[in-house]
Amino acid sequence: MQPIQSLGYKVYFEENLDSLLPFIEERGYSQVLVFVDRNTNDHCLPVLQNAIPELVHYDIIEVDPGEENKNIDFCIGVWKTMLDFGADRKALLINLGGGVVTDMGGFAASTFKRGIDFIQIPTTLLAQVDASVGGKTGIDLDNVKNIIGTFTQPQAVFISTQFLQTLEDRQLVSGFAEVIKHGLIQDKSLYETCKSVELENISADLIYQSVQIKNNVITQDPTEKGLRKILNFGHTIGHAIEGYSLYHDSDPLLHGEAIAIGMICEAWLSHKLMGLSEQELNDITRTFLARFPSYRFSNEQYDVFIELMKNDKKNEDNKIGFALLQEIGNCTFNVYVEVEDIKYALDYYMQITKK
Ligand SMILES: NC(=O)c1ccc[n+]([C@@H]2O[C@H](COP(=O)([O-])OP(=O)(O)OC[C@H]3O[C@@H](n4cnc5c(N)ncnc54)[C@H](O)[C@@H]3O)[C@@H](O)[C@H]2O)c1
Ligand SMILES: O=C(O)C(=O)C[C@@H](O)[C@H](O)[C@H](O)COP(=O)(O)O
Ligand SMILES: [Zn+2]
Repeated sequence: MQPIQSLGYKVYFEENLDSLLPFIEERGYSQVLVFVDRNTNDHCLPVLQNAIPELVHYDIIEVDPGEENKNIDFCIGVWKTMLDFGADRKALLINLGGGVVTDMGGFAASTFKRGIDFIQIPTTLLAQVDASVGGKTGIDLDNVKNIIGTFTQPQAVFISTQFLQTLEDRQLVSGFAEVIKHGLIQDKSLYETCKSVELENISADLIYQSVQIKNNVITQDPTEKGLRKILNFGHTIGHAIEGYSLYHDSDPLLHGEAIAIGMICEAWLSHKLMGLSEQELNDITRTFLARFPSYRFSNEQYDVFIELMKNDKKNEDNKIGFALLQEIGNCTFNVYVEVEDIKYALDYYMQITKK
């Protein structure tokens, strides 16, 4: 598989990470630091070591896993550890993990000594198809998602499906939400393919196609002035529900699970406001409900959700911003929606998931 050319760096698709060692050696880094969470330390570092036994001189920075740790406290821990290891500006940070590690590691690297190089080695489906590419780095503040961050591109991304072998099924399904999203916003045939994919056998081809779609968007609009907002389909409502769940549920929703709910609600808004047909709305709803568990909430939570949506980065002039579908495969952005309609969209989700 040919590497995908992104914004000044390549996304390599290599089962054995063949280009990684030459890539590091050519650049003459003063030091290599590998950022992991506990699970990727246990499951993914051995895969990396096995693929590149020659890579022996590196230090490990480890954090606890989970979205609840994607915050400034853990980030301070990462910065302090980099200092303890004596990292200078020529150090390289390798982020080996899911989206939490690639987002927070990218942020830590982009701010440490005003920026050191970093490489993304995504180990979840979600991070392979989405989070590792495009240079959005960041952390959450309380329950507001990704509100502190930078646009900083990595030096390279290395994708190997080997890592997915140890990933839990629930995480695979969560990551698949972003693949379906890529189909919904730009590629109807990918969306149709998604309906029958067996996730335990997900192919590198499908991951490749998904990255191509994302890359095609971000290379046209690296810092989300316009078009890139379509990658946020499902996220205005999805992020609010994710942030809420993180603070209220003992087993919080995963990012992809929340975004799937957001996409159902925002498909309803697309039907009401943008001409998405009823038939396509029903199709989208069925597709998500076939794979994702229903989430229970009531209209008592609506105002909290709306308050969280008021922090969305797509908002302008105190209006809540959305990317919405005109049809499957065609998404538009800068749509500002009244609170009343957002509540109707949440009603729709409650109705269709009512037992
Ligand atoms: N920057 C972006 O463009 C972008 C895009 C999409 C999502 N995100 C962010 O990504 C995050 C979600 O990422 P995620 O779903 O990868 O979550 P995650 O990083 O929390 O990983 C999910 C879980 O899987 C474990 N894990 C990772 N790789 C494993 C492996 N190979 N085997 C076994 N366990 C493994 C992790 O330790 C964690 O417990 C969210 O914070 C979201 O906001 C960012
Ligand atoms: O890369 C993008 O742009 C995206 O919007 C991809 C999203 O899937 C991802 O969840 C991203 O982190 C959301 O960004 P945010 O700016 O809404 O925090
Ligand atoms: Zn997302």
